[in-house]
Amino acid sequence: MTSYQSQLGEGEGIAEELAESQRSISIAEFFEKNKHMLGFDSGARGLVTAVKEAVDNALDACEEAGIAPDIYVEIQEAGDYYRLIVEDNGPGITKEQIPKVFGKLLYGSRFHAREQSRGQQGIGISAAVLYSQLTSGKPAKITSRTKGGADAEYFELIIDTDTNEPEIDVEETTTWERPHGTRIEMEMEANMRARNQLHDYIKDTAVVNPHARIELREPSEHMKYERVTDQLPAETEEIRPHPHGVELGTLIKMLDATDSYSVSGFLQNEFTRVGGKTSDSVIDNFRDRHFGREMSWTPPKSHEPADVARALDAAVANKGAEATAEFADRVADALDGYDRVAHHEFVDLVDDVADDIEDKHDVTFGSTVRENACEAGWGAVVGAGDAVGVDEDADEYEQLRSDLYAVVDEVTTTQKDDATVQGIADRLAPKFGDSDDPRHRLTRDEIREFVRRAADATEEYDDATFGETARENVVEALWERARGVPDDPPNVTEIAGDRDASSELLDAMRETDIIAPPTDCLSPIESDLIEEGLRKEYDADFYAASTRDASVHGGDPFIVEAGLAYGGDVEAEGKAEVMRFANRVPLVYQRGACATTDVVKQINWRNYNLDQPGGSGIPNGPVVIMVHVASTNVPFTSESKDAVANVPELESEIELAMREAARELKSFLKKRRSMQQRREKQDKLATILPEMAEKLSAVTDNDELDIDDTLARIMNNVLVERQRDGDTVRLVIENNSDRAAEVEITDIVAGSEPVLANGDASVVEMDGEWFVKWSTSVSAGDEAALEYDAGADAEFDISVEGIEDERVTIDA
Ligand SMILES: Nc1ncnc2c1ncn2[C@@H]1O[C@H](COP(=O)(O)OP(=O)(O)OP(=O)(O)O)[C@@H](O)[C@H]1O
Repeated sequence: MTSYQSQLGEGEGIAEELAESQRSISIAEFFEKNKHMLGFDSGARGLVTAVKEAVDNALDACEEAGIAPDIYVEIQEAGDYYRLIVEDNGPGITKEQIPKVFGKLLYGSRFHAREQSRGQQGIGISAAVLYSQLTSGKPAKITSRTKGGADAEYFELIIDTDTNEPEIDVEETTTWERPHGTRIEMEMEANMRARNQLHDYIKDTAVVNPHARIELREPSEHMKYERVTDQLPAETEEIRPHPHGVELGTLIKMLDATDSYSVSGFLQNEFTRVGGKTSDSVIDNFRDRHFGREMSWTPPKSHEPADVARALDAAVANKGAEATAEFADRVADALDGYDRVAHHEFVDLVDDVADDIEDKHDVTFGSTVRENACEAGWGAVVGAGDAVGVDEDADEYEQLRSDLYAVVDEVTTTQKDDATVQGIADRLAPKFGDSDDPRHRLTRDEIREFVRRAADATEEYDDATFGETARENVVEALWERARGVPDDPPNVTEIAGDRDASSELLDAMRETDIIAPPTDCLSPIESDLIEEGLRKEYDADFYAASTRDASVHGGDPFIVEAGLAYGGDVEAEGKAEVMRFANRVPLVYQRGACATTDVVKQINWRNYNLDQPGGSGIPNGPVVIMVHVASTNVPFTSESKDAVANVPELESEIELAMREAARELKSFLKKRRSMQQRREKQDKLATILPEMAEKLSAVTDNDELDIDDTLARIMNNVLVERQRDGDTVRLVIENNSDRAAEVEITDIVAGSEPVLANGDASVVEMDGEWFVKWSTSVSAGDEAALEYDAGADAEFDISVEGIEDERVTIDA
């Protein structure tokens, strides 16, 4: 403000002077100044971001073309700059597209596609080109060969930031040894200070993309990740938008663009998950908003002051006494069968009876006659004071009053005294009765306004209270009582031209229950591959993974997956490592701004037996926590796609996925703890028992106790014991525990061939040794035995599987 004041003259003409300095800004100019928004805020980070953009594109392109990705990344020192080269074996890019893909921001194939892909905005690679030209002044060099193409195309280009259009320096045909694929070479001001992040990005990309071969050669290191599987991620399907996910502007654009004439056709053709039934529900909801509903009333009974037959009779002239009387009586009789009637139902009834009377009496009930009859009859139904058929001395809208009294009474608590209920009903009745629309067609908001005014007046004049809940209950009860109208909705063009109607349609879509979008547009990693990926990277004691069912945020489906690795070689000092992924892309920066990190911090990890000082924050210890969010539209906090935004639906799924994996960790740790305690106890017993046994035998003069036997009993262990009687070998399993034990024994016998005497086992000879294999189940408290003969020279080496080491005592 101050600066303008000092520059500009006083008074008039300031706007004109300002106007001279106002001009539009091209998107390229904008990002030139705001590089940080795209992840190019420093040389170190810029290099990582450029690698990430190029590799993500390469993976996307290969997968789309069904090609197992083969990606080569090289970083070279080039004088004052660094040269980045990324090559892929993807489908290549056509000659016409190359300049736009690399030389124009916001140009891409994925922005409009509702399909899971790494790229979303069409900014990534052109932003890298922009960054490189800005810092080194050199053009990007692109080589691309399409599948089946005889030659490759070669371009050198920069982005004209004024126009956001490519400026081509060199364009020629060239040879390239790759049969298809794309190569980009850029020079930029950079440094290798973010080497760790770069390595993490490459390593983590390999973990979640086991179908890709990725090689990185940088000035001081060379890393190569081989393909683990030829299986490409399941192909994803593009989906139409979900009705719960569009904004008003998008809806209006879609209404303008559609070929459908009717709303029903529009809904079914343009949206996913909308069939005939769902579109009917949406249209019903739309009608409620657009036309309102018609209030229904209890028709007057014979003892009440209104006489519908008399009103109808008086309204019909010149149709003959007999036909008129029958018409009036039949409508009144039919009305008796109605609990409640709305205006359009009454009109239908009058029409039906009039048609019958026309046939029977050979008279014509034209539209004017019918309209008059409807008007008079409806006046009597609602007890209007001036209506024919309503007793002159009856209170006006007596009929509505008693009806409304019943409604208000039913939905208010007994704390409201009769006078208050009556007060509300008395004040509501004339609002309906005198409303501009004699059909009593009202929107929910109009009903709410009636109730508000009636309740305010009752509070003011009757010294009563009628709070928000009571008011809302009455509104709801009245809305429920009102009937949806049968009018046809406006067609698509009419709605498109009417902002209010479009907004009503949007509200109707959002209010209708519609099943979640299909998930074949998503490609989660799946829990077994997550576990495998973690296993490949971390030599841990325990792994767990979970993949949640799909959910929706803003109309886009998403799936959250979580994985945990614990113990073993995982770094035990300090905080757990949190690995974040979105659409199979590792998120390297902005850990603290990510919803994933927030959720990890909020979980009480102590509940899962992990160390968490203060009960919140990232847990301590040898843990790796991995989270993957897959969506057709991952909500990132910025264009640099480093952090997932705090969307509540997402956060809740992230939490559930992590808790699922953490529950498994908890039972592992619990078991491990109890095994440790067991081991400690056994160690103590193993020291004490022999001493006790020795003393006992000295005192009693008896043979020494069988320690193993005693130990197994005290510890409730499964005891595996070898007994020998001459050539007979007896293996005995004694189950001292309180549950059945599935035991697999392998007894390797050397020196003498074992011959089975009884029991269900097998003997296999290998290199002069015999493997006696015995699998059996022993119930709690039971025993099982296997007998075989072996010579006196036989030597044995037994191993027991199926039970944890801490639960078994071997005396063999
Ligand atoms: N290596 C490649 N092979 C084939 N096509 C590519 C390659 N790189 C980019 N493209 C095409 O160029 C488009 C633009 O890529 P760009 O990185 O600018 O944006 P994006 O990947 O769509 O989205 P984002 O801005 O989120 O990265 C892509 O959508 C894709 O169609």
